[in-house]
Amino acid sequence: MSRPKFDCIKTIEDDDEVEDFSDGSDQEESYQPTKKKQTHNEDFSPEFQFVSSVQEYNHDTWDDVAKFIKRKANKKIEDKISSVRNKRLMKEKKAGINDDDLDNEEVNHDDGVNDYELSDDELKRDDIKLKERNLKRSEKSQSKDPGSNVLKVEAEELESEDDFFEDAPPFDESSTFSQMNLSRPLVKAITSMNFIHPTPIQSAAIPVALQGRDICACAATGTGKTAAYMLPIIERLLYRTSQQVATRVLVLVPTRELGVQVYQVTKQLCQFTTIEIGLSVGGLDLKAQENVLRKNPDIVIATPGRLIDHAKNAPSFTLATIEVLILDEADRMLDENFAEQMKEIVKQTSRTRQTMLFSATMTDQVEDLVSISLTKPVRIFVDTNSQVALNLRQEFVRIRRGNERDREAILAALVCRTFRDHTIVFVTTKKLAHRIRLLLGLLGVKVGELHGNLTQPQRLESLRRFKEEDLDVLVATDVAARGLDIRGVKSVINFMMPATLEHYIHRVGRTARAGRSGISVSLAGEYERLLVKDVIKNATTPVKNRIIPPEIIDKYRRKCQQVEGEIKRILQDEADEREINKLENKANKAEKLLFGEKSEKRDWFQNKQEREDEKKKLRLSDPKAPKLTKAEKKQKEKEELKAKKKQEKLKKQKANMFDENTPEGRAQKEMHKISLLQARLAKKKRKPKKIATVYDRKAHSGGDKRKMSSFDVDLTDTSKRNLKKIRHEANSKKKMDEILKKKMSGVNQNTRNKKSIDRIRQKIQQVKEEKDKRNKKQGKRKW
Ligand SMILES: Nc1ncnc2c1ncn2[C@@H]1O[C@H](COP(=O)(O)OP(=O)(O)OP(=O)(O)O)[C@@H](O)[C@H]1O
Repeated sequence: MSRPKFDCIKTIEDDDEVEDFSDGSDQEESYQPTKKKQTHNEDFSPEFQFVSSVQEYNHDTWDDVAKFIKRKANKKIEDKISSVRNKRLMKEKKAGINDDDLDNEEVNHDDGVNDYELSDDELKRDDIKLKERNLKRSEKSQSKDPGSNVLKVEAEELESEDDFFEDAPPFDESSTFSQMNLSRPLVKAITSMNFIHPTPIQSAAIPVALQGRDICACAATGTGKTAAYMLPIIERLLYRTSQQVATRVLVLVPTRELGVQVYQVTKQLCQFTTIEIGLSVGGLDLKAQENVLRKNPDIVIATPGRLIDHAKNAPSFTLATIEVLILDEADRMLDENFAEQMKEIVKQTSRTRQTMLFSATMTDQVEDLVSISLTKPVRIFVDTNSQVALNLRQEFVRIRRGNERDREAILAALVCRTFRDHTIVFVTTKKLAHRIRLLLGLLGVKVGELHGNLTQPQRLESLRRFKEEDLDVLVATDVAARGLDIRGVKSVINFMMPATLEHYIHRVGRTARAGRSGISVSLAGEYERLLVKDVIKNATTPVKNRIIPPEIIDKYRRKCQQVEGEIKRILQDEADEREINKLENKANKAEKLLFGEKSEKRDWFQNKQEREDEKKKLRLSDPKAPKLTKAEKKQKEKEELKAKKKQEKLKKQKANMFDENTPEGRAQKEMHKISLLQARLAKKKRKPKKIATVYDRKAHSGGDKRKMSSFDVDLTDTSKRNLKKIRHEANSKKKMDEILKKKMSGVNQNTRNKKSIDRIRQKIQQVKEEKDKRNKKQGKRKW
């Protein structure tokens, strides 16, 4: 009798070898094309908490920021994209087009936005291969094992800097917040933010910072550096209360968005205290900021330029009372672009202040740090400068020589098929960011943009909508690369490799934050291979190579070509609008002048010449150049002007070298720009540092020689001579005003101004008519 065949499951013996099925294949699956967008279907969010009051329920940290935003962001461009796209879809429907290329099932939402669904052929899987490290033996022996990523305060290379740095005291990696003896309001805030254990950088930095020591700290992106410096500051403010109302803490950040974010985190950490916080970043309402700063909040979070503006123009706000100075993204804050502004700020703060520097790519070159005048700083390097988060999966898509034209199609294929939501796409230039936004938007992706060509309200609105999952994809320049903490970002795509490894680390650090997993996919052409090699060399987990099937790239190439005309028309329309706005502003300004209205003049710490000089310095001129006489200077200026004109001509020629009408030309132009930046950075590195000129010794040597503002001098100096001087200045100013008024009301001036306004208005009319004509020609399009 034959026995039925059963697949029996046998018991596993202790020494049996068991095949490992948990090799991350689940994760692998989530990085392949899917029909549906992945949505959170957890029944209950582990982060959910009951709130204790209506006030708490209604509290939104964006509300705190709203008071600094004067005008609402306009959503014109979004309307344009959806109008163009909807019209195309309607047209195709009417024509009954059943092309394979257009067979995506469109899903119409209530809000009128079209979403897209993938056709079956687009679900073809990408091929994923392991990228082998190609290390020399010597490099292999140096490469770090993953375990070495665990907290370690670096001892290497310390000998040469012994005099400058001090070793961090030993600390317990498994320490808890309760062992840190933080005050009750802080513990309550930490608990409400779901912080259970301190992260390694917090365990290492908080006890040292509480002692009032200067710190120079480096830890990977997303490991909680903000709380690492904010918690000890707040604790010190609570513990050492001051009798006078004064701003005691200053946090400097390189970008406006990061400023807003640090402000929001600080607000949350201070929610059970009476500590006041101020925000002073560019692009937001000056008057609203002034009103807040006038009250001298305990902590001010600022970008350098706007802070100096307030310090110069808001009479009651001073930096002289700053006791703690923090530089977030310190290596960026200390680079040449901020050098003059930093010098100005440091000079005005208290001499006995505590200074803390934090970044994921921190410099430990003493000469780079001297400008900030640290006093025996403690060096806390939890991770080395070149490490990405441990739970980040890094992938590359190779663009072969001659295939540069496919970059946009590859990006579209990645975003539309696989990385459909919670994705940030990094590009190099503002112009390209806008173009990619249009491209993806016209393909049906819910996409926003973030770069310097937008107004600040627009920038913050994009960020808010992406954070609140109203947008699936955010296309950004490096303005979003540092410090931004957006919960739930699953993937980062580099449309092009950035200029340096540091830039790369910050960009990919927008995902895989606070212990979560994430993926970065970078498109890398032939010229970008060097940087890819560096990334692989520094990686502690395997790096993958993604190969997209050629037929998919073909399909997306056709899709991109299909919307090319629409992109061009939208860009042209925007250019017209910009021209009209520019002319209208000009006309308004001339009108104001005609009626004798003057715009408010604000003081700056540099005069025009000094500003020019700084710009020149940033152009990497030779610091060792000998001093020139007046005649030589004039001659040199003439030559420089000539050279500048020649350079501009060359630049124009070069710009025309790349045909921006083709994807290939556009990619080449972007790469050209990256190579220019790389050359500039390399030159900067080679340039000898001028320590003595950066270090403000005067302000830090005996006796307080800090410059007082003229406002202070006028108020405090009551000598006869000073009073006479003030009276004289007031009288001559009055006279000048009268002469100016007379001139302004002069008939000649009036007619000249009127004529120029008429000319501008005529031009506006002309541009508008041309725009209408073009629109009529293209089928009476109205956005
Ligand atoms: N102790 C903690 N426990 C849990 N989550 C934490 C803890 N500390 C910070 N976080 C969370 O980790 C995330 C990243 O923090 P943060 O933005 O400060 O990182 P970062 O190190 O400054 O990153 P970057 O280098 O990109 O600026 C935030 O969402 C924060 O709320």
